[in-house]
Amino acid sequence: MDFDSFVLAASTADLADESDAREHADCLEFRMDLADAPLDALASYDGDLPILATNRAAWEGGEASDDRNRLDALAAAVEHDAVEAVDVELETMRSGDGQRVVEHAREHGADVVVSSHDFEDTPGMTDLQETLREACGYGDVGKLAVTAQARADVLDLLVATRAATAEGDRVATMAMGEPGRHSRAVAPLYGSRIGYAPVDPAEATAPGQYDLATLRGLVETLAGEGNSVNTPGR
Ligand SMILES: O=C1C[C@@](O)(C(=O)O)C[C@@H](O)[C@@H]1O
Repeated sequence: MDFDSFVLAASTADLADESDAREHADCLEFRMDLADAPLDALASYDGDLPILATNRAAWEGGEASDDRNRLDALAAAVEHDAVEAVDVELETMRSGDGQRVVEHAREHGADVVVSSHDFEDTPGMTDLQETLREACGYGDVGKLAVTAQARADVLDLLVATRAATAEGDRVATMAMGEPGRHSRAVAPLYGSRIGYAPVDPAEATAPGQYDLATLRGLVETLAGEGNSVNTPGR
């Protein structure tokens, strides 16, 4: 997947959403942990959008409870041509368990997004920067989703996003929750490479998400015509 510029992912548990997502999304984030038979769905997928496969652990806010099965399914997912990227939690990389998924992804030409979530609040600047740096050390993109308690929490996240990008790291950042909502539209201007949005707002996969068409419109409007979304500092 081309993470050199902003990628808008339509988050879904249902690959049949592809036809509705196609107009605005660059890829589908397939939340395997929220789907009934995810590997069967991948086997019969014939959509145009490439897939970023996520099988989120219950201990990281998802619904996949057995870690071994979860990682087996993720490794099997990258064998499908449509799966061009895979999401592995930073914690899974730290424990060593994620290495086999990453190696399998590499063998099949899939990129790796290493993600970390804070469902309580927004850590301080040093923490934000260290987490992003560590995640980038493991994968092609280091992703950090925090929770904003106040709108101003987003300021630190943007500074960390901009700093990582200026150092040459590829990051994806967002602040969950209502006060952090605007981060989803603004962070891409400071280098964030991935935005997540549901096709249908009733099916949001995180608090504070905009629907797909709205996020696409906001990001493009804020970037301004003729400007690349990922030219931080312009
Ligand atoms: O990790 C992320 C980011 C996210 O939590 C969000 O805040 O948009 C949504 C999830 O589907 C995705 O896996």
